Amino acid sequence: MGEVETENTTVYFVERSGSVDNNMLILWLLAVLSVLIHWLYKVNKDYYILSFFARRARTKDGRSVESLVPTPKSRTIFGNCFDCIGKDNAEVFQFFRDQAVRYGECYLHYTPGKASFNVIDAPTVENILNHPKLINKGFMYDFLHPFLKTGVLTAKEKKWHTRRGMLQRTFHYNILNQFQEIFIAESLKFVEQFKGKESCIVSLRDPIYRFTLNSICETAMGVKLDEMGDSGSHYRDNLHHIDEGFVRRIRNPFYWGDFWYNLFAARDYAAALKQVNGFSSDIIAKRRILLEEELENRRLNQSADDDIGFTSKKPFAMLDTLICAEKDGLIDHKGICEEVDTLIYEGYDSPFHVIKFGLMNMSLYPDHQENCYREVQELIRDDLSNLDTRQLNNLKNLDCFLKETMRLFPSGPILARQAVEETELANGLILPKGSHINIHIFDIHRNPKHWDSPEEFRPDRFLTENCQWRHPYAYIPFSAGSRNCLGKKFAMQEIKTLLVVILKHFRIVPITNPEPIVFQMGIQLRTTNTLKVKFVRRT
Ligand code: HEM
Repeated sequence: MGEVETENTTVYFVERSGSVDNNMLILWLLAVLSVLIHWLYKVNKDYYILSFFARRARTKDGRSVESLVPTPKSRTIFGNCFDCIGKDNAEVFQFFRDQAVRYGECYLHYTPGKASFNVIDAPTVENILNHPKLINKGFMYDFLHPFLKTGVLTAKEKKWHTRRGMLQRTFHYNILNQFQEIFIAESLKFVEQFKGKESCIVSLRDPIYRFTLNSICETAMGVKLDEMGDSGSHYRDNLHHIDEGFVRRIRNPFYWGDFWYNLFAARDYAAALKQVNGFSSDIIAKRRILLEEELENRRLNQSADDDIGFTSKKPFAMLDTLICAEKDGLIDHKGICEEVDTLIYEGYDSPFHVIKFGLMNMSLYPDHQENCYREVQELIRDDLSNLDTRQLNNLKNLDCFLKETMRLFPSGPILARQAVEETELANGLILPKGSHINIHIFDIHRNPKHWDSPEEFRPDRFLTENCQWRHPYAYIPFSAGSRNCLGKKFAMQEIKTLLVVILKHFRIVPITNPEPIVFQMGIQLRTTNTLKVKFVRRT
């Protein structure tokens, strides 16, 4: 910069070279910006950039995705990443319900780094659950790893295949038959709690949870919980805490990655996880000792044509199959822990919801309750001596009643799968690698396309003559395809046995002024309020 003095003023001048530099800089910036915009424009066709580079879905015939699948408007410019931020569990549940009602068959969301395809329509669900490329569970099941590790429920591909094959044997018809004695004993224990009372208000929570946990531990694990002090009730409390942590993670994309979750949230659940995993380890240790004793006894008392196997009279537990497989080198101790955690968790929580909503519906629909009761009185002796699996199968009214209960209140409201590679669906949608798929069972079961007056409780929908024209995937409380529920028969046998015993002792009536049910987002179908009914002793 220079300076020239005139009579009254001083004139400053700027060297031309500096001005040239600044202009060049602006030109450079403009060029970089236009290249960037061009690049973003090109990349944006493949990626939803603001949704943290989620790869976009496309269609087989090249038409726009929106013309095939609705893509709902999001709350922020970041795709649907923050649609659920600030909502509580009940609001998140309602959010997905509203989307299902609005978009009918399916819709596409963009969540951090991935497309998320949501399905409410039976034919598309059939396609997904039988798709060879969609065997793996959705990424949210990874949030269960600190609890279940990679047992059969959360395992991927090869490991899942091996474990599924191993466990399938433990659910054999012969083994289930042997459990009937235990289910009856636990059901009688359930009604014994109300001994001496003509009527009483029953919370549809703790007594049922006690029943399901005792039943799974004694049948599948071969261990009586009554002999393990308070650890069962601690398990129940801690499991609920872990469930809250799971939902906290789902709701907040900030916690989807392990790094931030481990840094800020994981410690809140560490103690609960330690107790829950310790509980299953104690069960395994106890069973190892019991099994050795039992095998020794059988060897000593064995007659010539007896077999020390599953055909012996005394029931073997499912856990025994795993311990025997360990001896053959097919699974190690860590693997047994994974499967025991998985089976206890599934066997404890899923049947709980069916019993809870089943008893609620018994109270709300006295005519249907009466139909079930009449049938039970007709087919099952009062001393329960013929309450076996064959006779349970003859209880058609109870069967329809429970199916309708599971239609309206499926234990698992949403299932999820993940595309391990680019996957084309039958409707022409191409999902990129890593896409997430949510199967909204709760809404499929209430989809008016498949169900007449879907909100009405009508067990006769499940009479054989009324099922013929229904799409088989319109009703999937146990999921379907290769990863369907392993414990379906076990659960129905257990639930029916308990309901038969309760019906024989009590009439179930509603409490006065019940609160409306508010559902919550969770691994299972939770309600914010604890439901209650009244038991009135039958004379
Ligand atoms: C009425 C009660 C039950 C219902 C409604 C139910 C429902 C389901 C559903 C929907 C799935 C699929 C989960 C998914 O794809 O994410 C599933 C899987 C599974 N269930 Fe159940 N379940 C019940 C009881 C049980 C019981 C009592 C056991 C064990 C004793 C059990 C063991 C399993 C296992 C091991 C899987 C994983 C299967 C796999 O991924 O290959 N379930 N269950």
